Amino acid sequence: MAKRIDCSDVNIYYGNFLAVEGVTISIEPRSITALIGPSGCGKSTFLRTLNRMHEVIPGARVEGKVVMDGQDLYGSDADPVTVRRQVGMVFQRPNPFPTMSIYENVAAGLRLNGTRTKKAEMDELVESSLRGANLWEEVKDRLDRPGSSLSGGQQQRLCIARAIAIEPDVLLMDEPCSALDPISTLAIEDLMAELKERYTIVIVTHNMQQAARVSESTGFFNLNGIGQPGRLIEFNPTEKIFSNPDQKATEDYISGRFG
Ligand SMILES: Nc1ncnc2c1ncn2[C@@H]1O[C@H](COP(=O)(O)OP(=O)(O)OP(=O)(O)O)[C@@H](O)[C@H]1O
Repeated sequence: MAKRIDCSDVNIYYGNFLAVEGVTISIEPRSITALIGPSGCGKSTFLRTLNRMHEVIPGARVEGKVVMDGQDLYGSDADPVTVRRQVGMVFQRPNPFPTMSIYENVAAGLRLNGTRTKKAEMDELVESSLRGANLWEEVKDRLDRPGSSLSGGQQQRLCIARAIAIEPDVLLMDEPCSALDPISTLAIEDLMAELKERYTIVIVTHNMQQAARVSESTGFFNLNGIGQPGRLIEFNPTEKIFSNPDQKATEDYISGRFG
């Protein structure tokens, strides 16, 4: 549970295009790390390298090291499917399996994972995951309804329940609130604050107030121009990034002078 991730000199390509260059960063366990920066600077691309999702795109590849508690995620003995089990992901748009019931959506993670579980055990796991995602009270009487019958905010918490059901070590969140209203956003932020006790969380967000509210550390990505690779410009405690950043580019970005 809750492992640290150390990246050194990570370069990320789409075919010949170097999208992200030279990222070295240490992500601490049991904390929330926020990644911010202007559109196209490679935040989502970098996030997807942390669970080997980047390479599912034809021609995409990664150079450098990504090490999780000593385990090289790109080592010759690392299995991408196992890595994705250890490093769960929640996306921008809630993406429950629409025709599957609420119950089956949570169980799906476990079933896809090939875990054989008795009905009573599965009931317990589904309940504890839904409780963990602060959704149980709202859905306990309608577990057989389709996932798509829930509100957007509830669907996102359902996706979080599905992700935590398989007990990952790390949870990646790519703009998890950008499709949600302010109340649902606060519900997800409260949930993140609870989840960080048990997981390492990395969140990409365009919402700087959100980064300031939820995270302990913040990484600012930037790029020099179109066609140029994105780089990690500054990585520091969130409080420092938002009050006294080391780099002028960070200050310009957070004060809204560009980006
Ligand atoms: N599937 C892809 N194939 C080729 N290039 C891609 C692909 N996805 C992203 N890119 C390119 O990689 C660069 C980084 O994109 P990425 O989506 O990671 O940035 P981002 O910082 O997350 O942006 P945003 O904040 O707009 O989501 C961009 O130049 C983008 O056009």
